[in-house]
This record gives sequence, structure tokens and C-alpha cells, in this order.
Amino acid sequence: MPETKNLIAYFSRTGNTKAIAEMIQAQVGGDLFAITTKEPLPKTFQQQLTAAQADQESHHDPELADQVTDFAQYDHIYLGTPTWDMALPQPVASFLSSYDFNGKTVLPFATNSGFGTGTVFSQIKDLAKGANVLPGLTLKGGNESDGEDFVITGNYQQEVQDQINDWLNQN
Ligand SMILES: Cc1cc2nc3c(=O)[nH]c(=O)nc-3n(C[C@H](O)[C@H](O)[C@H](O)COP(=O)(O)O)c2cc1C
Repeated sequence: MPETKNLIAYFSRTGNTKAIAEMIQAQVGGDLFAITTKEPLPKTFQQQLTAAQADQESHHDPELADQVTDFAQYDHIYLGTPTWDMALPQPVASFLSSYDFNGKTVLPFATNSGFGTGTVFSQIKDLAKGANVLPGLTLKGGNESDGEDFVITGNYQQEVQDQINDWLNQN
């Protein structure tokens, strides 16, 4: 049987989802891809929240800075995202609209500051047309409004590693 090719794609503003993507890559192998926007993101949390809400409301898909090389080669797409306003950040919607997901297996993972993932996983399911979308992994990330940007360190990093391993074993 040919080897499964993994793409670990993630969107991350303050590094939590990125750290998790790197931990997943260390376990499963494959290529990492950072989803970034052509226009730089607003600097402060409040500016980002206002911009995110406006983009989500108008379903505006921002232009992305880079493209995955030969997306067709990948079988498993691990897709990481923060939760923004209890929903999917629009740059991740742009990513999902950019490629043909038919026949792919998508393994979504999402961070949040403690309020949960809202509609993130159902939106991924809707947008990854033709893909087999497996149950998502939810992890607590940072809380910028409390000045806690990055939290995947120390004991908590080990806890995250255990949750990643459990999820990978189940999928
Ligand atoms: C614009 C914005 C909106 C957010 N909305 C939510 C939310 O609705 N619920 C929640 O639990 N966390 C929310 N968060 C917190 C992020 O999901 C959390 O900090 C996440 O770990 C950030 O990931 P990152 O470090 O990879 O960017 C929001 C953060 C930002 C910047």
C-alpha cells in the first residue's frame, strides 16, 4: 500500500495552534503549512475582534499569502485553527475554498480561550466538500484579553501532548 501523505495546515495568530500543529507533525510526519493572509492582521486583540466579526458577518474570504504546493499529493489534511467569535476565522474559510477536498481525510483541531469551539467544526465539514471529516480535537489555548497570549508550555504542554496522542490513537 502506498504511504499516507500528511499535510498539517494551521492558522495561528498568537502561536498556540502553531505549537499544536508542530506537535502533531512530530507524531505523524508530513509537511507543515502556515495559512497566512496577504494583508497583515490587525495588531491588537480588540482590532482583530472587530475585523473578524465584520469579515464573518459579510462572509469575506481574505486573500491568502501562499499556496500549498501540489495539494493533490496529500491524503490526510490535519487542519488547525483558533476559534474566533465562536466560529471559524475567515482565513481558514479561504483556505478551505482554495483546494479540492474530494476524497481527502480531514482531521480538524481547534484552540479556544475557554468558551468552546462554537461552529468551527461544522463549518469545516461544510466547506471541505467531498472530504471525510473526522471528529475534531479541542484544546484550550491562550486568552489575549487576559494578557495570556501563549500557554502551550510546562505542565500544560505535556497535558496537550497526551490529548493529541489520545486523539491520534482514536483516528
Ligand atoms: C478575534 C478573536 C476572537 C476570539 N474569539 C473566541 C471565542 O469566541 N471563544 C473562545 O473561546 N476563544 C476566542 N478567542 C481566543 C482564541 O481562540 C485562542 O486564544 C486561541 O488559542 C488563539 O490561537 P492562536 O494562538 O493559534 O492564534 C478569540 C481570539 C481572537 C483573536
